[in-house]
Amino acid sequence: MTETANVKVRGLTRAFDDKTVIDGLDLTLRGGEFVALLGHSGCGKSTLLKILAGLDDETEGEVSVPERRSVAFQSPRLMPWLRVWRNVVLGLPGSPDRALAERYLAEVGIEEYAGRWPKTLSGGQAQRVSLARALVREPELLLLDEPFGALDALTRGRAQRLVADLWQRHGCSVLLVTHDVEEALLLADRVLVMDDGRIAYEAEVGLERPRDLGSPDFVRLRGELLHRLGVHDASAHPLEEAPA
Ligand SMILES: Nc1ncnc2c1ncn2[C@@H]1O[C@H](COP(=O)(O)OP(=O)(O)OP(=O)(O)O)[C@@H](O)[C@H]1O
Repeated sequence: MTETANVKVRGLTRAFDDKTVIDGLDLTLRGGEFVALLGHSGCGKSTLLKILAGLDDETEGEVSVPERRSVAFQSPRLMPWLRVWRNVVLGLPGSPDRALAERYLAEVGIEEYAGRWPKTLSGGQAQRVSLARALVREPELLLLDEPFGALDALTRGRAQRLVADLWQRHGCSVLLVTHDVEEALLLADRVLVMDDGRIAYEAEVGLERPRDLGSPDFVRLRGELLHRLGVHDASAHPLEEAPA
């Protein structure tokens, strides 16, 4: 784990046609820091993550990120024609190494699924494969875009605890995009709120782990963040768009 900044973004701007989505954004992540990013739907969170992942470079401004970085999305994006273990080591140099894949599948608790086809997995299992694929690169920076968004509540809780464990074991920095204020406060050292193309607000969490949703400090921080987000009716996923 490094103590120095491992992400440094200054004056980042990204526009699509005439619409400026990111507008002079500054962001710093310390080595080993877990940061959650909240913000209303369409405010540019995924766009920022893609830029940090190196998937979008049509930008202005300064972006400094470590070479070793991985990204996991809400949808696991597994290749259906490759067995689970081959998905884990896909894209790594050299010939596919099953023992290596199995080591990381064991880390996420599904070593026994190495030889299965992706279509035989549940959503939660597929998401674990996606995490194993991100971790096999031993990233210094792990970018997570709503990785638990499609999971049921129970699986989601397990996946959150798994990510907390993996983060503590690997010591990488994490940037987690989420719609869920409680998830952000359960996991992160610092919670950022994005608005108008920038980081509009940040809160240091400073609570001991594992965190207690009912503790007065947790409830206070949750209230502050919801207030910042302009959410007064605190439902489980307050930032998601209402169904049409
Ligand atoms: N490739 C693209 N071409 C044109 N517009 C885009 C493109 N990618 C993103 N946008 C626009 O940029 C804005 C921000 O999108 P982005 O997906 O980053 O938001 P978000 O905060 O991640 O939203 P959500 O929480 O709903 O996932 C949206 O208005 C979106 O339509």
